[in-house]
Amino acid sequence: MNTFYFIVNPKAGNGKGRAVWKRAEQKLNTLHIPYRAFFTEYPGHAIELSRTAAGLADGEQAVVVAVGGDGTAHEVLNGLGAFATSGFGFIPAGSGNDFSRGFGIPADPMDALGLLLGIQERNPSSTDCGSLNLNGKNHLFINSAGAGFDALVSKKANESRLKGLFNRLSLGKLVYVYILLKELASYNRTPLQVTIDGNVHSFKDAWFATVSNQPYYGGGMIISPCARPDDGELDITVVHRLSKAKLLLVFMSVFWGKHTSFEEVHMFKGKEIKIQTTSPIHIHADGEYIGMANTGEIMAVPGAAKLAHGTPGKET
Ligand SMILES: Nc1ncnc2c1ncn2[C@@H]1O[C@H](COP(=O)(O)OP(=O)(O)OP(=O)(O)O)[C@@H](O)[C@H]1O
Repeated sequence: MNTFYFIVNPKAGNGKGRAVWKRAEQKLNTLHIPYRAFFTEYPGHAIELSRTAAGLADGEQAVVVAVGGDGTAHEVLNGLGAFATSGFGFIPAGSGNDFSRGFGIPADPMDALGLLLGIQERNPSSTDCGSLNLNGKNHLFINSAGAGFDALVSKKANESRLKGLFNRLSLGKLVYVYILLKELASYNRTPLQVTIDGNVHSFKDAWFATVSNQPYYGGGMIISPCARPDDGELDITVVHRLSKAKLLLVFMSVFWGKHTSFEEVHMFKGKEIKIQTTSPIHIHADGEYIGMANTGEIMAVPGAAKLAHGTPGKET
């Protein structure tokens, strides 16, 4: 039987993390399932806690479960590291929850826990991740990484006090829309070069470049409709040249994945991606702000994580 280690972000989803954990704890106790729980106390803490959990599990089949949003999943993934022996589980309790959406994990937290417990005797399935190297530091991502306007929107949304207010009104996803509209007026497009498996693509005035492992980002937008987390490749979306008014039109169409038919939207697939700009631009990984840089190097890492929910890849 697997041993479960839960890494709970009580602040995720404006307190939903704590509430979800209370229900999960009750269910685990009722079913007499052995587990240990750790609570994050600050940003980045889930990286340390998941390493601690994986260390404690030495020799046993462990499942380290992130309870929170995409940021918590991102931190646990990075704590476990590429090719970790521990399984990686997720109970959604955030505002965006693109990870559960893209990986077939139930949106209802108790259903996600039920699925995790129900398949505990099975081997976890493997899934691809991306690895972003920025200024010499590697960041694994499971959903997407991006450079430019979308990274700025992630940063501002995470910093915004309005995120809490929108969450309280169960409108958490709309914070990205609000920030996008607000930042659009002052954002300047930049020249951007993307090199994909040795092929160079230059854009004179790019809004952003996003590299996706699965279709969803920003709380349900289908940015990369053809991305598959088990195909060994990453999908690249570059949006350039659009006027601000047309960007809004394209933005609305992303919710249906229809933006790909606009000539200013370019889609590529590849394994090794280099994004270069003349002046530093904002970078995110899984919606977590990483910093500013002129160059970001990204690689597909096939089978990097072992998904304890058993979806979507091959058995390990
Ligand atoms: N105890 C804590 N206090 C404050 N921030 C925390 C704490 N623990 C973790 N964090 C930070 O909270 C941030 C948000 O977490 P997370 O992304 O999981 O939730 P969310 O933003 O509500 O969901 P989503 O990313 O799905 O929209 C992360 O950047 C994480 O580092």
